[in-house]
Amino acid sequence: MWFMRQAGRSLPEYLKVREGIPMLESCMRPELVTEITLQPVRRHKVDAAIYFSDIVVPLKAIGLDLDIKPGIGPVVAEPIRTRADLARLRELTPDDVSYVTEAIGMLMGELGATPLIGFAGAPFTLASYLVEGGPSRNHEHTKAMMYGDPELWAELLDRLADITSAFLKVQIEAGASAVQLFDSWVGALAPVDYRRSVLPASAKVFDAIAAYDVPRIHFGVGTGELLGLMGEAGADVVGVDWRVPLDEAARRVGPGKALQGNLDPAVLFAPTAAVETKTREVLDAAAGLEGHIFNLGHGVLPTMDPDSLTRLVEYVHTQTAR
Ligand SMILES: Cc1c2[nH]c(c1CCC(=O)O)Cc1[nH]c(c(CCC(=O)O)c1C)Cc1[nH]c(c(CCC(=O)O)c1C)Cc1[nH]c(c(C)c1CCC(=O)O)C2
Repeated sequence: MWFMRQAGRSLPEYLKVREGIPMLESCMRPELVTEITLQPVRRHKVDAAIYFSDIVVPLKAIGLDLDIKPGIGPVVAEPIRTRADLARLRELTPDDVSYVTEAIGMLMGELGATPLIGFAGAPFTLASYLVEGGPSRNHEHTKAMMYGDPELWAELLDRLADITSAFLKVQIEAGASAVQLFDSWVGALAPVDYRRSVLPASAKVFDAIAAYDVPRIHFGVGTGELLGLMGEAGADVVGVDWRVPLDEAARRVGPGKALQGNLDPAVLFAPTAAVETKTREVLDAAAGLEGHIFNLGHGVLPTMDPDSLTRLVEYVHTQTAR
Protein backbone atom coordinates (compact mmCIF):
# COMPACT_ATOMS: atom_id res chain seq x y z
CA MET A 1 0.00 0.00 0.00
CA TRP A 2 0.98 3.58 -0.69
CA PHE A 3 -0.86 6.87 -1.18
CA MET A 4 -0.98 9.03 -4.26
CA ARG A 5 0.35 12.45 -3.21
CA GLN A 6 1.75 10.96 -0.01
CA ALA A 7 4.70 13.36 -0.30
CA GLY A 8 3.50 16.92 0.04
CA ARG A 9 1.44 19.46 1.81
CA SER A 10 -0.29 17.25 4.37
CA LEU A 11 3.09 16.86 6.10
CA PRO A 12 4.53 19.60 8.36
CA GLU A 13 8.06 18.32 7.68
CA TYR A 14 7.37 18.85 3.95
CA LEU A 15 6.17 22.42 4.44
CA LYS A 16 9.28 23.08 6.51
CA VAL A 17 11.84 21.90 3.94
CA ARG A 18 9.94 23.56 1.07
CA GLU A 19 9.82 26.97 2.77
CA GLY A 20 10.77 29.69 0.27
CA ILE A 21 11.55 27.23 -2.54
CA PRO A 22 9.19 27.29 -5.55
CA MET A 23 7.64 23.90 -6.42
CA LEU A 24 9.40 23.36 -9.76
CA GLU A 25 12.75 24.42 -8.36
CA SER A 26 12.38 21.94 -5.52
CA CYS A 27 11.91 19.15 -8.11
CA MET A 28 15.37 19.97 -9.52
CA ARG A 29 17.30 19.68 -6.24
CA PRO A 30 18.29 16.01 -5.77
CA GLU A 31 18.91 16.23 -2.02
CA LEU A 32 15.59 17.93 -1.39
CA VAL A 33 13.77 15.47 -3.67
CA THR A 34 15.36 12.59 -1.77
CA GLU A 35 14.33 13.99 1.61
CA ILE A 36 10.72 14.71 0.52
CA THR A 37 10.37 11.28 -1.12
CA LEU A 38 11.51 9.60 2.11
CA GLN A 39 9.32 11.64 4.49
CA PRO A 40 6.06 9.68 4.05
CA VAL A 41 7.92 6.34 4.15
CA ARG A 42 9.48 7.27 7.48
CA ARG A 43 6.31 8.68 8.96
CA HIS A 44 3.55 6.38 7.68
CA LYS A 45 5.49 3.16 7.01
CA VAL A 46 3.89 2.84 3.59
CA ASP A 47 5.18 -0.07 1.48
CA ALA A 48 6.48 2.10 -1.35
CA ALA A 49 7.93 5.52 -2.00
CA ILE A 50 6.75 7.67 -4.90
CA TYR A 51 9.36 9.84 -6.53
CA PHE A 52 8.81 13.51 -5.64
CA SER A 53 8.28 15.48 -8.83
CA ASP A 54 5.34 16.71 -10.89
CA ILE A 55 3.75 15.72 -14.17
CA VAL A 56 4.86 19.00 -15.80
CA VAL A 57 8.58 18.58 -14.91
CA PRO A 58 9.53 17.00 -18.28
CA LEU A 59 7.70 19.81 -20.12
CA LYS A 60 9.64 22.40 -18.16
CA ALA A 61 12.81 20.42 -18.89
CA ILE A 62 12.37 20.75 -22.67
CA GLY A 63 12.12 24.50 -22.30
CA LEU A 64 8.39 25.30 -22.12
CA ASP A 65 7.58 28.47 -20.21
CA LEU A 66 5.40 27.10 -17.42
CA ASP A 67 5.09 27.35 -13.67
CA ILE A 68 3.19 25.68 -10.84
CA LYS A 69 1.20 28.37 -9.06
CA PRO A 70 0.28 27.64 -5.42
CA GLY A 71 -3.42 26.88 -5.04
CA ILE A 72 -3.89 26.81 -8.84
CA GLY A 73 -1.60 24.22 -10.42
CA PRO A 74 0.40 24.20 -13.65
CA VAL A 75 0.09 27.38 -15.75
CA VAL A 76 1.53 27.58 -19.29
CA ALA A 77 2.54 31.03 -20.56
CA GLU A 78 1.77 30.34 -24.23
CA PRO A 79 -0.73 27.52 -24.76
CA ILE A 80 -0.22 25.01 -27.58
CA ARG A 81 -3.07 25.51 -30.06
CA THR A 82 -1.66 25.39 -33.62
CA ARG A 83 0.59 23.22 -35.76
CA ALA A 84 3.34 25.85 -35.47
CA ASP A 85 3.16 25.55 -31.66
CA LEU A 86 4.08 21.84 -31.88
CA ALA A 87 7.65 22.81 -32.77
CA ARG A 88 8.10 23.82 -29.12
CA LEU A 89 7.62 20.18 -28.07
CA ARG A 90 11.07 18.78 -28.73
CA GLU A 91 12.23 15.36 -27.55
CA LEU A 92 13.39 14.86 -23.98
CA THR A 93 16.91 13.51 -23.43
CA PRO A 94 18.28 12.09 -20.16
CA ASP A 95 20.58 15.13 -19.92
CA ASP A 96 17.52 17.41 -19.67
CA VAL A 97 16.61 15.73 -16.38
CA SER A 98 20.01 14.72 -14.99
CA TYR A 99 18.75 15.79 -11.53
CA VAL A 100 16.21 12.94 -11.71
CA THR A 101 18.92 10.35 -12.33
CA GLU A 102 20.95 11.86 -9.51
CA ALA A 103 18.05 11.94 -7.03
CA ILE A 104 16.99 8.37 -7.78
CA GLY A 105 20.60 7.26 -7.32
CA MET A 106 20.55 8.82 -3.86
CA LEU A 107 17.18 7.23 -3.10
CA MET A 108 18.48 3.79 -4.05
CA GLY A 109 21.06 4.18 -1.32
CA GLU A 110 18.45 5.21 1.28
CA LEU A 111 15.39 3.10 0.52
CA GLY A 112 16.75 -0.38 1.14
CA ALA A 113 14.02 -2.93 0.40
CA THR A 114 11.29 -0.31 -0.04
CA PRO A 115 10.42 0.02 -3.74
CA LEU A 116 10.40 3.36 -5.53
CA ILE A 117 7.50 4.18 -7.84
CA GLY A 118 8.33 6.47 -10.73
CA PHE A 119 5.62 8.37 -12.58
CA ALA A 120 4.67 10.62 -15.45
CA GLY A 121 1.61 12.41 -16.77
CA ALA A 122 -0.25 10.66 -19.58
CA PRO A 123 -0.52 12.36 -22.99
CA PHE A 124 -4.17 13.45 -22.56
CA THR A 125 -3.71 15.03 -19.12
CA LEU A 126 -0.51 16.80 -20.20
CA ALA A 127 -2.24 17.98 -23.41
CA SER A 128 -5.08 19.41 -21.35
CA TYR A 129 -2.68 21.66 -19.39
CA LEU A 130 -0.77 22.64 -22.54
CA VAL A 131 -3.79 23.42 -24.71
CA GLU A 132 -5.87 25.13 -22.02
CA GLY A 133 -2.84 26.96 -20.59
CA GLY A 134 -3.77 25.83 -17.07
CA PRO A 135 -6.21 23.75 -15.05
CA SER A 136 -9.63 23.39 -16.66
CA ARG A 137 -13.02 22.10 -15.63
CA ASN A 138 -14.48 21.55 -19.10
CA HIS A 139 -11.33 21.07 -21.23
CA GLU A 140 -12.96 23.19 -23.93
CA HIS A 141 -9.89 24.13 -26.00
CA THR A 142 -8.56 20.60 -25.64
CA LYS A 143 -11.76 19.03 -26.91
CA ALA A 144 -12.08 21.66 -29.65
CA MET A 145 -8.72 20.49 -31.01
CA MET A 146 -9.50 16.80 -30.47
CA TYR A 147 -12.79 16.98 -32.39
CA GLY A 148 -11.92 19.81 -34.78
CA ASP A 149 -8.41 18.91 -35.94
CA PRO A 150 -7.89 15.21 -35.26
CA GLU A 151 -4.58 15.15 -37.15
CA LEU A 152 -3.05 17.96 -35.13
CA TRP A 153 -4.40 16.36 -31.96
CA ALA A 154 -2.90 12.97 -32.83
CA GLU A 155 0.45 14.57 -33.52
CA LEU A 156 0.37 16.48 -30.24
CA LEU A 157 -0.42 13.32 -28.27
CA ASP A 158 2.22 11.37 -30.15
CA ARG A 159 4.91 13.90 -29.22
CA LEU A 160 3.75 13.86 -25.60
CA ALA A 161 3.86 10.06 -25.63
CA ASP A 162 7.53 10.23 -26.68
CA ILE A 163 8.38 12.76 -23.97
CA THR A 164 6.54 10.72 -21.32
CA SER A 165 8.20 7.48 -22.44
CA ALA A 166 11.65 9.09 -22.30
CA PHE A 167 10.92 10.48 -18.82
CA LEU A 168 9.75 7.09 -17.51
CA LYS A 169 12.81 5.37 -19.02
CA VAL A 170 15.11 7.74 -17.16
CA GLN A 171 13.39 6.83 -13.88
CA ILE A 172 13.44 3.08 -14.58
CA GLU A 173 17.07 3.10 -15.70
CA ALA A 174 17.97 4.96 -12.50
CA GLY A 175 16.25 2.33 -10.33
CA ALA A 176 12.46 2.81 -10.11
CA SER A 177 10.78 -0.59 -9.52
CA ALA A 178 7.32 0.35 -10.80
CA VAL A 179 5.82 3.28 -12.67
CA GLN A 180 2.46 4.99 -12.67
CA LEU A 181 1.01 6.85 -15.63
CA PHE A 182 -1.31 9.58 -14.30
CA ASP A 183 -4.14 10.31 -16.73
CA SER A 184 -5.94 12.23 -14.02
CA TRP A 185 -8.43 14.11 -16.18
CA VAL A 186 -9.22 11.53 -18.87
CA GLY A 187 -12.53 10.70 -17.14
CA ALA A 188 -13.84 13.76 -19.01
CA LEU A 189 -14.07 11.59 -22.16
CA ALA A 190 -16.59 9.07 -23.47
CA PRO A 191 -15.22 5.58 -24.27
CA VAL A 192 -15.56 6.03 -28.04
CA ASP A 193 -13.43 9.19 -27.95
CA TYR A 194 -10.93 7.65 -25.52
CA ARG A 195 -10.44 4.68 -27.83
CA ARG A 196 -10.04 6.79 -30.96
CA SER A 197 -8.16 9.83 -29.67
CA VAL A 198 -6.23 8.88 -26.53
CA LEU A 199 -5.66 5.14 -26.23
CA PRO A 200 -3.10 4.96 -29.11
CA ALA A 201 -0.84 7.52 -27.42
CA SER A 202 -1.10 5.97 -23.94
CA ALA A 203 -0.50 2.51 -25.48
CA LYS A 204 2.64 3.89 -27.12
CA VAL A 205 3.96 4.85 -23.67
CA PHE A 206 3.24 1.42 -22.17
CA ASP A 207 4.82 -0.29 -25.21
CA ALA A 208 7.91 1.87 -24.95
CA ILE A 209 8.65 0.59 -21.43
CA ALA A 210 7.28 -2.97 -21.80
CA ALA A 211 10.75 -4.48 -22.20
CA TYR A 212 11.84 -3.41 -18.70
CA ASP A 213 9.77 -5.91 -16.72
CA VAL A 214 8.66 -3.16 -14.34
CA PRO A 215 4.95 -3.14 -13.33
CA ARG A 216 3.03 -0.35 -15.05
CA ILE A 217 0.10 1.29 -13.22
CA HIS A 218 -2.49 3.34 -15.15
CA PHE A 219 -4.64 5.77 -13.17
CA GLY A 220 -7.34 8.34 -13.81
CA VAL A 221 -10.26 9.94 -11.96
CA GLY A 222 -13.91 9.39 -12.94
CA THR A 223 -12.87 6.58 -15.27
CA GLY A 224 -15.59 4.02 -14.40
CA GLU A 225 -16.62 3.74 -18.05
CA LEU A 226 -12.99 3.63 -19.26
CA LEU A 227 -11.49 0.98 -16.97
CA GLY A 228 -11.51 -1.78 -19.61
CA LEU A 229 -9.88 0.47 -22.20
CA MET A 230 -7.28 1.72 -19.72
CA GLY A 231 -6.28 -1.89 -19.13
CA GLU A 232 -6.23 -2.49 -22.89
CA ALA A 233 -3.79 0.40 -23.29
CA GLY A 234 -1.18 -1.92 -21.79
CA ALA A 235 -1.14 -1.47 -18.03
CA ASP A 236 -0.36 -4.29 -15.60
CA VAL A 237 -2.32 -2.55 -12.85
CA VAL A 238 -5.38 -0.32 -13.30
CA GLY A 239 -5.99 2.39 -10.72
CA VAL A 240 -9.62 2.84 -9.68
CA ASP A 241 -11.21 5.85 -7.99
CA TRP A 242 -13.83 5.43 -5.24
CA ARG A 243 -16.85 5.53 -7.55
CA VAL A 244 -16.62 1.90 -8.68
CA PRO A 245 -16.20 -0.95 -6.15
CA LEU A 246 -13.09 -3.05 -6.83
CA ASP A 247 -14.97 -6.29 -7.54
CA GLU A 248 -17.03 -4.50 -10.21
CA ALA A 249 -13.87 -2.78 -11.50
CA ALA A 250 -12.26 -6.22 -11.89
CA ARG A 251 -15.15 -7.33 -14.10
CA ARG A 252 -14.69 -4.22 -16.24
CA VAL A 253 -10.91 -4.56 -16.51
CA GLY A 254 -10.97 -8.29 -17.20
CA PRO A 255 -8.51 -11.05 -16.25
CA GLY A 256 -4.73 -10.83 -16.02
CA LYS A 257 -4.44 -7.46 -14.30
CA ALA A 258 -4.17 -6.20 -10.75
CA LEU A 259 -6.13 -3.23 -9.40
CA GLN A 260 -5.07 -0.29 -7.27
CA GLY A 261 -7.33 1.71 -4.97
CA ASN A 262 -9.78 2.84 -3.88
CA LEU A 263 -10.73 4.42 -0.55
CA ASP A 264 -12.45 7.80 -0.98
CA PRO A 265 -9.83 10.29 0.27
CA ALA A 266 -12.54 12.32 2.01
CA VAL A 267 -13.27 9.32 4.28
CA LEU A 268 -10.06 10.26 6.12
CA PHE A 269 -11.89 13.26 7.58
CA ALA A 270 -14.32 10.95 9.41
CA PRO A 271 -13.64 9.39 12.85
CA THR A 272 -11.30 6.38 13.00
CA ALA A 273 -14.12 3.84 13.37
CA ALA A 274 -15.74 5.09 10.15
CA VAL A 275 -12.39 5.04 8.33
CA GLU A 276 -11.95 1.41 9.38
CA THR A 277 -15.45 0.44 8.26
CA LYS A 278 -14.93 2.00 4.84
CA THR A 279 -11.43 0.48 4.56
CA ARG A 280 -12.86 -2.96 5.39
CA GLU A 281 -15.33 -2.51 2.52
CA VAL A 282 -12.44 -1.86 0.13
CA LEU A 283 -10.52 -4.88 1.40
CA ASP A 284 -13.61 -7.12 1.15
CA ALA A 285 -14.28 -5.99 -2.43
CA ALA A 286 -10.60 -6.71 -3.20
CA ALA A 287 -10.66 -10.22 -1.70
CA GLY A 288 -11.07 -12.11 -4.99
CA LEU A 289 -8.76 -9.97 -7.11
CA GLU A 290 -5.73 -11.34 -8.95
CA GLY A 291 -3.68 -8.62 -7.28
CA HIS A 292 -4.42 -5.53 -5.21
CA ILE A 293 -2.41 -2.46 -4.25
CA PHE A 294 -4.21 -0.57 -1.49
CA ASN A 295 -4.38 3.17 -2.19
CA LEU A 296 -6.82 6.03 -2.01
CA GLY A 297 -9.15 6.62 -4.96
CA HIS A 298 -7.25 9.88 -5.61
CA GLY A 299 -4.50 11.82 -3.88
CA VAL A 300 -3.94 12.78 -0.26
CA LEU A 301 -5.54 16.18 0.40
CA PRO A 302 -3.43 18.99 1.87
CA THR A 303 -5.83 19.44 4.81
CA MET A 304 -5.66 15.80 5.94
CA ASP A 305 -4.42 14.93 9.42
CA PRO A 306 -1.21 12.95 8.77
CA ASP A 307 -1.92 10.82 11.88
CA SER A 308 -5.11 9.51 10.27
CA LEU A 309 -3.00 8.31 7.33
CA THR A 310 -0.51 6.60 9.63
CA ARG A 311 -3.40 4.85 11.43
CA LEU A 312 -4.81 3.75 8.09
CA VAL A 313 -1.49 2.16 7.09
CA GLU A 314 -1.37 0.29 10.42
CA TYR A 315 -4.96 -0.86 10.01
CA VAL A 316 -4.47 -2.18 6.47
CA HIS A 317 -1.25 -3.91 7.48
CA THR A 318 -2.91 -5.71 10.42
CA GLN A 319 -5.97 -6.63 8.32
CA THR A 320 -3.88 -8.10 5.51
CA ALA A 321 -1.10 -9.73 7.57
CA ARG A 322 -0.58 -13.39 6.78
C1 LIG B 1 -2.80 16.59 -12.13
C2 LIG B 1 -1.45 16.41 -11.49
C3 LIG B 1 -0.49 17.44 -11.25
N1 LIG B 1 0.60 16.83 -10.65
C4 LIG B 1 0.37 15.49 -10.48
C5 LIG B 1 -0.89 15.21 -11.04
C6 LIG B 1 -1.50 13.83 -11.13
C7 LIG B 1 -1.99 13.41 -9.78
C8 LIG B 1 -3.38 13.82 -9.46
O1 LIG B 1 -4.29 13.48 -10.22
O2 LIG B 1 -3.56 14.44 -8.41
C9 LIG B 1 1.27 14.46 -9.95
C10 LIG B 1 2.07 14.75 -8.75
N2 LIG B 1 2.40 15.97 -8.23
C11 LIG B 1 3.19 15.81 -7.11
C12 LIG B 1 3.43 14.42 -6.96
C13 LIG B 1 4.40 13.93 -5.90
C14 LIG B 1 4.51 12.57 -5.53
C15 LIG B 1 3.39 12.10 -4.61
O3 LIG B 1 3.54 12.22 -3.38
O4 LIG B 1 2.41 11.53 -5.11
C16 LIG B 1 2.70 13.74 -7.96
C17 LIG B 1 2.56 12.26 -8.24
C18 LIG B 1 3.75 16.87 -6.26
C19 LIG B 1 3.04 18.15 -6.17
N3 LIG B 1 2.52 18.90 -7.20
C20 LIG B 1 1.99 20.04 -6.71
C21 LIG B 1 2.18 20.08 -5.30
C22 LIG B 1 1.76 21.22 -4.38
C23 LIG B 1 2.66 22.38 -4.59
C24 LIG B 1 3.37 22.83 -3.33
O5 LIG B 1 3.59 22.04 -2.39
O6 LIG B 1 3.78 24.01 -3.33
C25 LIG B 1 2.84 18.89 -4.96
C26 LIG B 1 3.30 18.46 -3.60
C27 LIG B 1 1.35 21.12 -7.52
C28 LIG B 1 0.34 20.65 -8.49
N4 LIG B 1 0.64 19.98 -9.65
C29 LIG B 1 -0.54 19.68 -10.31
C30 LIG B 1 -1.61 20.17 -9.52
C31 LIG B 1 -3.08 20.07 -9.87
C32 LIG B 1 -1.06 20.78 -8.38
C33 LIG B 1 -1.77 21.39 -7.19
C34 LIG B 1 -1.81 22.88 -7.22
C35 LIG B 1 -2.21 23.44 -5.85
O7 LIG B 1 -3.32 23.14 -5.38
O8 LIG B 1 -1.37 24.16 -5.26
C36 LIG B 1 -0.60 18.89 -11.56
